[in-house]
Amino acid sequence: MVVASLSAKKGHQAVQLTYDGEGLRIEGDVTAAKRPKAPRTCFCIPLPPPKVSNPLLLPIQNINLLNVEYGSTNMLRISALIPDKPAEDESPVTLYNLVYSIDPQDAEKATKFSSDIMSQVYKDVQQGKRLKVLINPFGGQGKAKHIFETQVKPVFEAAKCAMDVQFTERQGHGIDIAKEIDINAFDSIVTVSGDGVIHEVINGFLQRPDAREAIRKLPLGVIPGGTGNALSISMLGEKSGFDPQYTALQVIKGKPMAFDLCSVTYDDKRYFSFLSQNYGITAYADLATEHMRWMGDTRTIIGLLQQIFGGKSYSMEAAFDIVKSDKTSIAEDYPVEYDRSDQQTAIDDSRGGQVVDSIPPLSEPVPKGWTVVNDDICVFLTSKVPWLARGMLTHPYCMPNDGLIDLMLIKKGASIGDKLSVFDTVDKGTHVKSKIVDYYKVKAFRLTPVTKDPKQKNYVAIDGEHAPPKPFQVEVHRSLGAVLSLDGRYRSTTI
Ligand SMILES: Nc1ncnc2c1ncn2[C@@H]1O[C@H](COP(=O)(O)OP(=O)(O)OP(=O)(O)O)[C@@H](O)[C@H]1O
Repeated sequence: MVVASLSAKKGHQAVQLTYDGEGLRIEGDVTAAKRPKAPRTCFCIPLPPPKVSNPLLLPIQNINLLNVEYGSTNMLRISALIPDKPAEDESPVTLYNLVYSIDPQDAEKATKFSSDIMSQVYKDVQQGKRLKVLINPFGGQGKAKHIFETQVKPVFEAAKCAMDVQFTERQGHGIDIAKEIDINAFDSIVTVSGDGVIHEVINGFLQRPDAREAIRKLPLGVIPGGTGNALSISMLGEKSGFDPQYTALQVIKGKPMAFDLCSVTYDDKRYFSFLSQNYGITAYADLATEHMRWMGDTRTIIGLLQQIFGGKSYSMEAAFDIVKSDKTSIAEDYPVEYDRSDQQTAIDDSRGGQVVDSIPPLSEPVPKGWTVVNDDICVFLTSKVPWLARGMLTHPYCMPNDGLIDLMLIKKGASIGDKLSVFDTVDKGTHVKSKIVDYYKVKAFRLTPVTKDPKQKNYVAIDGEHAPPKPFQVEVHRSLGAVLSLDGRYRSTTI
């Protein structure tokens, strides 16, 4: 383990820097501590500001260090994203740019000190990535541009990343950009948007003649700039996945993680989905309440309650290639620790060419061995990510590249009380334990929405977007995509 120390100064004040191979401790920089928020008042009497710990007294971990460099002006510059509450899981992070003067006699020592640290900090990650940044100016109700400029750009600059920034100008622009991008000119394509632009980028890549190679060569960097941000939350958790600076750290320090994508066919269309396919009362709650967007998230709750109290159900003819159907064994198989090497191997497989489905086309009969379920259901919801939104841990056993789609199914006939309790417990994922919830892992499926009552409108949503309520089929392609990830898995869900 490397142990190095360096004496520096901030003004006249002596500062001691110590590096132990895993973290950098800075002692003596008393002005670096984050200032507490405005003092509080109580009945007009000002209260003393709350005590704030000095994060520099803790070693700044390698993962949090962005850049350490000694320059010609005898200055040592340190940039780091430091957790505000280091002991807390999913703590927000703050960007610190610290500058210390070094005695010119120690120039050689300072150069070695900084290069030793940098070689550890970027031990197996590329330093100074070349980023193609796509910003949806309308993402997150128009906040994405501001988020990028105030929170993300300074972090990428501190880490010496090269940025080529482009605003998406219309619906579908993300598809065209990904179709045309020079995959050798960048190390990652970063989206500052919701899941909509990510969906477009993935589909643009997969329309290219070199689809497989392109999508792996330019891993996605995901910055939450939308309203939902399901992929970001699923990778980092409900708080960190919504923290632009923490997700920027994931882009800088993340390694490519392979993740599965679903090939979806309906009519003469085919595209790739990385989130969900939805039919039944949850699709209704999302799509039929679009006109109530002004209400925010409340609109979907109102939609759901309408459907539950109205006893609504939907008919389907479906068939599944089921791999696992026992909830207990699915829960037992869910790994507490995840083996990253799996994903590295998958990423190294860089065959080019387009993605060909292995299941027969929709026009042909259901393959032998599939389970046919022609029934009335309340909820049919498949997903490749555990969280579909904050507070919606719908598929807690989802894995990024197990080659399987998780299906949650609630059939007709469940009581109103049981259905309400499912939606009451979905925030923690414990709804899957309810007797009315069936949970499967499938490789592929086919679904035909059946309209029994002409007055009832059937809704189908794929990755949150309307799809015609026509027959469609889905096949998962294992490890097809690549996304930059700090720890190489979806966030562990312990339920
Ligand atoms: N300049 C633009 N004008 C109009 N639409 C755009 C523009 N840029 C992107 N879009 C479209 O906006 C849609 C939604 O984008 P995105 O998911 O990024 O944001 P959001 O709606 O805030 O987030 P969420 O999907 O999480 O609700 C995408 O389908 C994309 O095609």
